[in-house]
Amino acid sequence: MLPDAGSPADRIARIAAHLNPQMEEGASSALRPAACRGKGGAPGFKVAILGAAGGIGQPLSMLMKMNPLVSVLHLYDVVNTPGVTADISHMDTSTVVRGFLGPQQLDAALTGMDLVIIPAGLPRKPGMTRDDLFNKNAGIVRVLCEGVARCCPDTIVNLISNPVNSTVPIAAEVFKKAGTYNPKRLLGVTTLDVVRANTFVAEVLGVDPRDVSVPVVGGHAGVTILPLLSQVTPPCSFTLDEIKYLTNRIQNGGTEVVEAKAGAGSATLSMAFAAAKFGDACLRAMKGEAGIVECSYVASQVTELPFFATKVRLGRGGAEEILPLGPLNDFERMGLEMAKKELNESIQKGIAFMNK
Ligand SMILES: NC(=O)C1=CN([C@@H]2O[C@H](COP(=O)(O)OP(=O)(O)OC[C@H]3O[C@@H](n4cnc5c(N)ncnc54)[C@H](O)[C@@H]3O)[C@@H](O)[C@H]2O)C=CC1
Ligand SMILES: O=C([O-])CC(=O)C(=O)O
Repeated sequence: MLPDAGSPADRIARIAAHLNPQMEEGASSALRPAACRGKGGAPGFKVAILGAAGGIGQPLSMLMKMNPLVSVLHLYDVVNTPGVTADISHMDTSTVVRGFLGPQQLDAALTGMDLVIIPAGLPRKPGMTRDDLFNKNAGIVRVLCEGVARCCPDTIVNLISNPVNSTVPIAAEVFKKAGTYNPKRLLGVTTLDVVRANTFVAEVLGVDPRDVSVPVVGGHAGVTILPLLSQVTPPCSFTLDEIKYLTNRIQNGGTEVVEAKAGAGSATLSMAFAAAKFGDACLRAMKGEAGIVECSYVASQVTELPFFATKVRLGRGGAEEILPLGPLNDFERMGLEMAKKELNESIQKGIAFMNK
């Protein structure tokens, strides 16, 4: 229902401000888009993207605007969301898009959200490790997750910001402190490792990457990225040279892009693709679709470490079941030991950040 108090111009301004806070000031046309008769938006999920104006955030926002399961899309960043929101809102899909700018609008961006996707934070430059991003990104993730705990404690969080191996433990500590922690609802996004593994394996096998599925376990940095090439479907075998080449390429896929971009950032387009794929899997599972299994970095008892990426079965409440590693060959067992050592340090660093 349209509010009926005040002049038509007042009504239009109020509705416009509600639909898109950035429209409140500076919108010049007499009839603002939000004053049109339909409320817009089919039934569906409410999704927020935090860091929506960034290299990942922009194409991810576009892809989520194209997802028919998303009825409302909130785009939050500390810069440039009015422009990104205006641009994406012109796409003729049913999703209603609203923009939110700066910390004063964080709570409004988060209230009522079913899924919050977080690609906020600094990307790497050549010569940096993901861990070199810790000092900047730990604080950003902390503040954003405090907002989640305050405004949408039951939401499912897809965390992309690096170093994922540490930011997921940071987010868990934030939620524990706030008394809202549900480990099933906090998912570190490692889908890009799977996307890359499928692509590189398909290249070696000479098949369509869409027909290949490679489990990638462990974490999301260097040796913690552990592709299980013995468990590829459809079943296939590799020579030792192929295994070494593929493992190295998958573990260093991020660095390959960082170096190719030569200072202009890290993977953004393939990451947006991967995040949209993972977000869609979460939404389908939240809607009740059965049998959805994706790799994700989550609270886990598969190893002695408190967080580990494996296949997880997604459901209405997030990561409903953490699936076991399955049989590993000698090469993978060796890789697992190396992965666990580095991963443990990154997890402890994240936890220590929140408890100092
Ligand atoms: N999990 C994964 O597989 C991957 C993770 N990443 C990580 O994703 C993050 C983002 O990468 P890009 O989009 O390329 O970086 P970018 O610099 O292009 O965009 C980051 C965005 O975050 C925003 N931001 C900064 N502080 C914020 C805050 N407090 N609240 C909200 N937004 C804030 C910036 O304004 C910017 O628009 C990086 O940490 C990167 O390392 C990148 C690729 C793959
Ligand atoms: O390598 C980076 O810094 C970004 C990232 O996580 C990836 O592309 O896998």
